[in-house]
Amino acid sequence: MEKLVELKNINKVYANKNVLNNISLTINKNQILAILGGNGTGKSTLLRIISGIERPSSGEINYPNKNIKIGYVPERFSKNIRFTPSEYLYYIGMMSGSAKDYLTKRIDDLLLLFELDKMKNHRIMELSKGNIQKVGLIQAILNRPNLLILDEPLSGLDSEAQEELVKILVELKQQGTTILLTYHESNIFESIVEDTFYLHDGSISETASSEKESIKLLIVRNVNKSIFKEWDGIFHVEEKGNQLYLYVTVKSSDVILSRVLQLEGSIEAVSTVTLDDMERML
Ligand SMILES: Nc1ncnc2c1ncn2[C@@H]1O[C@H](COP(=O)(O)OP(=O)(O)OP(=O)(O)O)[C@@H](O)[C@H]1O
Repeated sequence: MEKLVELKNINKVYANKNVLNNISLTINKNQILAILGGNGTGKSTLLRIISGIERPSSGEINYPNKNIKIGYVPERFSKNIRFTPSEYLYYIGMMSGSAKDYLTKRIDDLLLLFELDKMKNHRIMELSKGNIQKVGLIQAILNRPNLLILDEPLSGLDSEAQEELVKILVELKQQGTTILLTYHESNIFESIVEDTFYLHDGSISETASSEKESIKLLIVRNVNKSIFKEWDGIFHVEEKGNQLYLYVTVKSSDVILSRVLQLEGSIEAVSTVTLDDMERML
């Protein structure tokens, strides 16, 4: 498999807060990948680092193809742009060196595809949130990127536009684009995402696609919360009264349970939950 991006031991610290902690990750060509995690876990930060608009505090990021084109759609696209979508997209395209005729046609095609053709002479600042978000998407795919990065792209889109977006992403993938995105709740992306990375407490773990929905919730007692910091396979630990709620991967749950017993802890309950359940409970 051809490597597109390789992250090695990436750390990001904001004002003494360690947001990303030793992240190593390889993104291969022609995949649709998701990065999931609760609020404030550093998903946007990681996406900005991969897209090259933010630098890590330490660590290495390599792009084996030096001519890689990366399109990035931020969570909230700037809403105060005084240009019309056509003007704005034209400037963006010119800056990346596209030829004039090609660009004019490509912009018209994309405005039509996203049903923004009727809005093309309105200023971006006058458009609805969903339509502004679409302009953000178009600017990212304008020059046919090898890697398209989307930060919560569904926010602000109605269900029709969401379905349209999914179709477009599948098409882009078929044309060879790698797609990396993040989303919050369980949604239509689940049907197209091939691999998922989970961010938790600054670290990343990969759960096989078949397991991505299943997480074990272990409720234990008489063990100290701090011991779990070093253990593998744990997404989250929460203290509720004298109980600890451990959210763990299916694969590691047996090992974790037997270690808890060895430490003379007691097991109160074991159940299977989905990522959604976990996010709701946190
Ligand atoms: N420029 C910045 N300066 C200081 N702190 C920042 C900056 N950007 C992000 N942070 C902090 O880093 C942490 C991770 O933020 P980030 O936006 O990457 O998380 P997220 O997982 O995308 O969150 P959400 O799901 O809420 O969008 C948060 O605590 C945030 O406050």
